Amino acid sequence: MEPIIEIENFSAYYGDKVAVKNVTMKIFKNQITAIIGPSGCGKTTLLRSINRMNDHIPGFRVEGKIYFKGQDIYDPKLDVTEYRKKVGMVFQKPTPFPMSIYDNVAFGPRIHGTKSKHVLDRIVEESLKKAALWDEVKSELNKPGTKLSGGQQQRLCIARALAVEPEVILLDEPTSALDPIATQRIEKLLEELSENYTIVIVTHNIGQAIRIADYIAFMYRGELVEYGPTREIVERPKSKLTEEYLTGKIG
Ligand SMILES: Nc1ncnc2c1ncn2[C@@H]1O[C@H](COP(=O)(O)OP(=O)(O)OP(=O)(O)O)[C@@H](O)[C@H]1O
Repeated sequence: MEPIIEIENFSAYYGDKVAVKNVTMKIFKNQITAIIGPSGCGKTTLLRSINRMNDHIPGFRVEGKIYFKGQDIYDPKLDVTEYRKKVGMVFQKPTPFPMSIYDNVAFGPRIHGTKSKHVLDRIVEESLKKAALWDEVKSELNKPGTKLSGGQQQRLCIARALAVEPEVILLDEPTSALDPIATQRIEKLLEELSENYTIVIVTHNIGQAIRIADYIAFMYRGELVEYGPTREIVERPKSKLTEEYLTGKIG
């Protein structure tokens, strides 16, 4: 299995407070990796660190390394905007921009210099198709993105992330604000997307991790307690803590 992201002895701090402690793990290409664990255990901090998303928080600092395809992503010379084209992010709350469906999806490609209407039309259509939203919105691309249902908005955010042709998509609790049917659609979509993309998802929902993830990383109090193929983690957890978390004894 080919790693696309390698996290090595990585720690993250907010001031004096350590949020992620000495995590080492490889994220494999075209797999779905779920990061699970109780509230406050550092899942979001780890995920956002993979996208340099916490850089602007005063007092935030990191130790150790994260490599994307061998490149140190905390190298001061890294072009963060270019990097985020390759490693996109979808957030917990659907966050369409206050503009049309079309413009939401065309936003990234335009920023990166695509001007041709013809090319943008194609990118918008393809991205919405990949995000399983095209059929629902193709006749109303000028409608504001914010007028869609919650689940549609989240698929729009996924389409927006896909429009810049990323290799990795990071998702932070993408279904926690959605109803069960919308959740199911997103889960199915993520499984389809993992054929062509690497997916890393933070989720509170153990069932969701078991349903869709190829690999599960269980974090507890900032540490990576256990990491491996989903079946192994579920059927033969090595750590008592993992077992207790999966069976609802700690949460
Ligand atoms: N901006 C911040 N400033 C200071 N401390 C923070 C900040 N964000 C998170 N923390 C702290 O870092 C620790 C890890 O938080 P993080 O959000 O990464 O955990 P989590 O596992 O994603 O939690 P949840 O599941 O509740 O979202 C927590 O103790 C939290 O209070």
